[in-house]
Amino acid sequence: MSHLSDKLNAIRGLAIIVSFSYHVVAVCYASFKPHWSIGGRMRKVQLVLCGLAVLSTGVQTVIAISNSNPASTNDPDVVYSLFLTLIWSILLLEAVDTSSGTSYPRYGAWGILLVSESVVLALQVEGEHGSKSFRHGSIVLQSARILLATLLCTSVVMAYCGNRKETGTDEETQALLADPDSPSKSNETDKPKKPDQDELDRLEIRNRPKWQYLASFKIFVPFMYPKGYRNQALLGGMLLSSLVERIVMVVLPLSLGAIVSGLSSHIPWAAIGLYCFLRFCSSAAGLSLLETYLSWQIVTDMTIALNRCSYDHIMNLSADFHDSKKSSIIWQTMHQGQDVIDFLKDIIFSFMPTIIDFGAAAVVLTIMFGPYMLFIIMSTTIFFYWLTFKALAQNRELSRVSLDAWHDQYYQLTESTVNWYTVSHFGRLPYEKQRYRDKGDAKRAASLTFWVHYCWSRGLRYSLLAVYFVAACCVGALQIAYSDRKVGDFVILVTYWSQLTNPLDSLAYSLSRMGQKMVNAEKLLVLLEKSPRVQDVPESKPFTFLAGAVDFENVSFSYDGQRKVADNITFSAAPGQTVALVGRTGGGKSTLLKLLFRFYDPDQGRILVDGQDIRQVTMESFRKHIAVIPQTPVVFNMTIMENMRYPDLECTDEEIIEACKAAALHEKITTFTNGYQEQIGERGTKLSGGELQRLAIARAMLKKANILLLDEATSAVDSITGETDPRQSALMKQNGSYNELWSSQLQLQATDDHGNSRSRSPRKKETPFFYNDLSSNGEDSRTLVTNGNKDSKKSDEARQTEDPSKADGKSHKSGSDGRGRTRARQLARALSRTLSRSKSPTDSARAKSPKPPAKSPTKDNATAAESLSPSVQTATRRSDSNETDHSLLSTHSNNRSERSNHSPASTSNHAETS
Ligand SMILES: Nc1ncnc2c1ncn2[C@@H]1O[C@H](COP(=O)(O)OP(=O)(O)OP(=O)(O)O)[C@@H](O)[C@H]1O
Repeated sequence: MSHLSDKLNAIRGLAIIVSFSYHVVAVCYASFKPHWSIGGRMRKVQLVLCGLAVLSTGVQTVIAISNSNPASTNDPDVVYSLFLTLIWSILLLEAVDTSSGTSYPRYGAWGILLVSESVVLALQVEGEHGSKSFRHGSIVLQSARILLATLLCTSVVMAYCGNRKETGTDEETQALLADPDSPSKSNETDKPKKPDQDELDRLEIRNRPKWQYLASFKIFVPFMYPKGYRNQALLGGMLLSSLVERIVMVVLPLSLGAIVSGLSSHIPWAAIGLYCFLRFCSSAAGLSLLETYLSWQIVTDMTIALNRCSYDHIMNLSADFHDSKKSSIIWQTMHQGQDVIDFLKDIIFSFMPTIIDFGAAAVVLTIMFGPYMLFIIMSTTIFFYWLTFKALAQNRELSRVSLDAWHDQYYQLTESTVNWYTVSHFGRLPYEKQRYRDKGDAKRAASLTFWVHYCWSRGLRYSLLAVYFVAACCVGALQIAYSDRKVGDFVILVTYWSQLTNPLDSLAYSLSRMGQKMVNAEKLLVLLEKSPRVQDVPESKPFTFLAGAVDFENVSFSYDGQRKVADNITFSAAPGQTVALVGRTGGGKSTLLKLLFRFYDPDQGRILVDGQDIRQVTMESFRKHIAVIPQTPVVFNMTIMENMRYPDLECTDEEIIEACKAAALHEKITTFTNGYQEQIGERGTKLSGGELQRLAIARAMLKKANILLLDEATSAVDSITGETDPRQSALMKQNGSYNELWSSQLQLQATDDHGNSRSRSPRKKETPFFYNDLSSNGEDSRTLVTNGNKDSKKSDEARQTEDPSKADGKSHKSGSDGRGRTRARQLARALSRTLSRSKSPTDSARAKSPKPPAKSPTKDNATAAESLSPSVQTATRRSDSNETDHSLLSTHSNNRSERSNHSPASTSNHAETS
C-alpha cells in the first residue's frame, strides 16, 4: 500500500518534472529555430479543451486542499494538483497567446500529460490512495483530462493528416504590410503611400527568425568590449561590485531574520551591525553608486566609439543611399546610438543581476517554506512575465508608432525650415504650420495611447503580485502557526518577497525600456547593415592617369533596377577633347556624369579611362583626377575662404584669390563686408545663383584635376558666357544633330516669344558652355592640352589651322570683345595655369608615354579633340524643350555611337564632340 503510494507520488513528480521541462526546453528551442505549426483551424477547439483541463485541475486542487492537513508543508495530492494546474494553465495561456497552429512544444506536452495521467489513473484505481471522496473525485477529473488530452492530440493528428498547413489565418505567415505594388486605387493621390526603404528594411529585420533577429545585434558587440587596460579594469570593477551586491542581497534578509528571532532572548548586536553594514552596501550610496561611477566612463567611451563608427559608415555609403536618405532621421538615429549601448548595458548589469537576485530568493524561500512556496513563486513569475511580455509586445508596437510620429514631426520641422524659401514662394506658411500642428497632434495621440496602455498593463501586473503576496503570507503564517518555526522566518519571507518582486519589477521595467531601446537599435542596425552599392573590388588597383581618354562602352543603367535611365550608351572622348552631352530634360545626362565619377556603377557595359575599367581601380585614386562642377553647387555654411580651401586644404590664400579672379568672383568678394571671411549661409543662401556657380567653378579649379565634368555649370553665369561659343559654331556648321536640336529649340523659342512670352530669352538659350571660352584663345588651349598630354603640344600647333573650332574662335573673337569675354579669357588662363601647376613630375613623365589606343574618332573629332582643353571636359547641356525631336544622331558619332543610338534611351542623348 505504502509502496504503491510512493510509486504513485514518484510517477506524479516525474510527470510534472518531465512535462514542465520538456515544455520549457521545447519553447526555447522552437523560438530560436523556425518550425512548422499545424492545426490552426482547430485553435478554438483546442482553446476550449485546454480551458476545461485547467478547470478540472483547479477543482482537483480545491478537493486536495480541503482534504489536506493544514500543518503539512508538502501534501503530495495538493502539490501534484497545484503543479498540474500550473502546467495546464501555461498551455492554455499559450493557446490564447498565439493565433497560429500548434507546434511541437504544445502537442508534445499534451502527449506527455496524456501518458502520465493515464499511468497515474491506473495506479490510483489500483490502490487505495487518499480519502475516498478525493480518490473518486480525482479519478473522475483525471479521466476527463485524459479524454481532453486525447482529443487535443487527435486534433493535431487530424490536422496533420489533412495536411492543413497554415496559410491564411496564421499571422506569422501574413505580410505585415499590404503589398505596396498592388494596384488598389485608380486615383494617384488616393494611392496608399509606399513605405520607404528604411521602413521596409526595419520590417525585414523584425521579421527575421528570433535567433537571427537577436544575432543581428551582434554588430554592436565590438563596441561593448572596452578598449584599453583602463577601461577593462573599470569593467572588471563593475562586474566585481555587481557580484558583491548579489551576495549582499542574499545575506541581507537572513541577517534581518536573525535579528528578529534573536530579539526575543537578547540584543543581537553583531547581527544588527552586519545588517546595517549590508544595508549601506545595498543603498544608493553603496555598491550601486560605485557601479554607476565606473559605468559612466565606459559607457561614454563606447557611445563615442559607436557614433564614430556610424558616422564613418554613413560617409562611406554610396550615392544611392545619399540620394534617398532623410537627413533628419539619420541625425536622430545617430543620436540614439546611446540607447544601443544602454540596451546592452541593461542586459549585463541589470537583467542578469536581477535574474540572479530572483533565483537566489526563490531557492532560499523554497528551502525554508517547501513546495507550496515554490508553486507560488513559479506561478507569480510565470503569470507576471506572461503579462509583462504581452504588454511589452504591444508597448513595443505602440512605442514604434509613437517614435515614428515623433520622427515624422521632426522631419517635417527640418524639411520646412530648410525649404523656407520654397514654402514662402508658394505662400505655404499656413499650410506648413498646420502640418506641424497636425503632426504634433498625431505625436501626442500616439504617446497618449502608449502611456494609457503602459499604465493599464502595469496596474494589472502589480495587482497580480499583491494577490500572490497574500498567498505567500498565508503559507508562511500557517507554517509558523502549525510548526515550530521562528517568528523571524516570517520577516525573512516578507523581506525575500520584496527581494523577489523588486527584481520582477525592475526586470519588467528593464524589459519595457529595452523594448524602446530595441526599436532605436533596430534603426541604427538598418543603417549599419546598409552596404555601399559602389565600392572598391578586392583586386582593385590604383588608377594611373595617362592622357585622359574616356570611353563609354554599351553602358546601361537604372537607379531602381526597373526604369532604364541609360540604355546601351557608347561614345568616346579622346584626350584633350571636349564632349557635350545633349538631350532632353531627364534624359540621363547628369546620370552619365555620375557614372563617370563612380557615384554609381553601370548595370551593363563599362567605362574606361585611359584603357582602365573604372570599376577595377580604387575610387580614391580615380576620383582625384576628376573635378566636378555640379548642376546645383552645394557649399558649406562657412566662410568663402574655407569653402574655397575645401578641395585642397594646403592651398595658399594667393591660389584661392587667383582662382576667384579667374572665375570673375574676386571683385565681387572684395565688396562683401568681410571679404573672403564672409559667411555664406546654409547652402550658400547669402550668395546669388551666379556667385554660387562661380564659387563652384573656382573651387573646381583648385582641385587641379585632369578631367573636368561640367553639369550645366554656368546656367546662372551670364556675364561670363554671354556670347556664342566657337565650338558651338563648329558643331552648327557640321549640320548634324546638334544643329538640328538647336534649330528646333530656337524655332520653338521664336514661336513662343511671338505668342506667349517665355521666361528664358533666345539669347539665354544660346548661352554656350563655360568651357567654350577656353578655346577662344589658341595659346590657352594649347597650354591646356599640354597639361593633359605634353606630347600633343606640337601636334596641336601643327593642326591648329585645320581646327574648325579654332577658326570659328578667331572669327568670333574679332567680332566681340566684351567684359564677359575678357573674364572668360582670364578664367581660361587661370584654369590653364592651375592645371599646369598641378601637373606633377610623374604626371609629366606619364604624359610622355604613348597614348592609349584612341577609339578611332572621326577626322573632325580628332582635330577638334586636340585643340581643346585639359584632357577631357565633359559637360551636359539641357534641351528644355520636350517638344524637340530628340532622336537626333550626331553626324560625328563614331560607329559605336551610331549603333548605340538605335537603342531607346540613347535616342534622347547625344554625345557630341567639338
Ligand atoms: N538618384 C536618383 N534616383 C532615382 N532616379 C533618379 C535619380 N537621379 C535621377 N533620376 C532619374 O533619372 C533620370 C535622368 O536624370 P538626370 O539627372 O540624369 O537627367 P538630365 O538629363 O541630367 O536632366 P536635366 O537636363 O534636366 O538635368 C530622371 O528621370 C530622373 O528622375
